[in-house]
Amino acid sequence: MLAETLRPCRSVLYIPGSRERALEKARDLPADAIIFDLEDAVAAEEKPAARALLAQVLGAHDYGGRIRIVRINGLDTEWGRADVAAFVGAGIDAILIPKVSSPADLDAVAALIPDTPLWAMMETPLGMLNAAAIAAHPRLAGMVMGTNDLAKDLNTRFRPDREPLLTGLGLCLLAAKAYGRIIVDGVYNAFKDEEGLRGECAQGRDMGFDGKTLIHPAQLAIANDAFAPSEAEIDLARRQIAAFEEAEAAGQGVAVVDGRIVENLHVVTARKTIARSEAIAAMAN
Ligand SMILES: CC(C)(COP(=O)(O)OP(=O)(O)OC[C@H]1O[C@@H](n2cnc3c(N)ncnc32)[C@H](O)[C@@H]1OP(=O)(O)O)[C@@H](O)C(=O)NCCC(=O)NCCSC(=O)C[C@H](O)C(=O)O
Ligand SMILES: [Mg+2]
Repeated sequence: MLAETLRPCRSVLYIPGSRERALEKARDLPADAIIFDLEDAVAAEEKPAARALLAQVLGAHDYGGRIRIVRINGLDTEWGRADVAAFVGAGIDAILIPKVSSPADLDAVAALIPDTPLWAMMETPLGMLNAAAIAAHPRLAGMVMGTNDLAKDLNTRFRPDREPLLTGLGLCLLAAKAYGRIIVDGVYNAFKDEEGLRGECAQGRDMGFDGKTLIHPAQLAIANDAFAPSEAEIDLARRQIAAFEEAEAAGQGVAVVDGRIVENLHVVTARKTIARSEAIAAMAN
């Protein structure tokens, strides 16, 4: 199955549901998607007020077409059920469930909120092992890597190359791609370190992630740039398509561009590159 969404998801910004000023500011920020967080970014004593604030803000503002995702607290907490109830029929784009370890975690939320697509935080060792079954869930639309929680549970050390996390990232990527789900990479905690973020975005893009979750507005431009097709990629895609069509017209199944073969499968990728760039350009208008 390859039903890949074309809605750009390069930059996915977390905003604590308790921060009124940040909620207001985000209406004008160049984020493709926003995760309105009720879970880890909100202190226990602030959770009911944050939930009420968020329900009111999302009822009043559509965020200009940005994908609106609410991260609830787990149903095993005292807040989870009320979080879901507050957004039934609210017209948000998705509910994001933390610490999903099996499809049963999705079933439990799906039963409480009909119609709204579900996204899963992939951040537990069991979630990594069950990634394929989670991705196959019929209500699942997207996966978000929770690399902080995963690193905690695995007792890894931070490394710029993220080697200790690569098995988990790869398992989730395989699962998401197999079932045509969106998948976005984890956050880069050092939000003032632009070079570090750029490196991690490049790694995530190379691996096949659709975008990156972010914690600060200063990170948006870097992610938007990293996960968009570059001018060189667009130019190559156009030339590959043209060369292949010319070869086909001459009765051949293979063309050569810049010394590399171009077959039908490369043209599929080239067309996706063009479609992505057009979808991004359309958002800017
Ligand atoms: C990290 C922060 C606490 C920094 O906040 P602050 O000190 O206020 O930053 P600035 O003064 O630089 O802010 C400048 C202006 O930008 C606005 N702002 C800040 N952050 C955001 C944001 N995330 N979204 C929108 N707007 C934001 C400020 O309001 C300032 O605006 P202005 O008043 O006009 O000047 C803070 O950035 C923050 O709280 N970030 C989000 C943290 C968060 O959500 N964490 C949870 C998600 S990460 C996670 O859980 C991943 C996963 O589960 C895992 O396991 O890995
Ligand atoms: Mg987490």
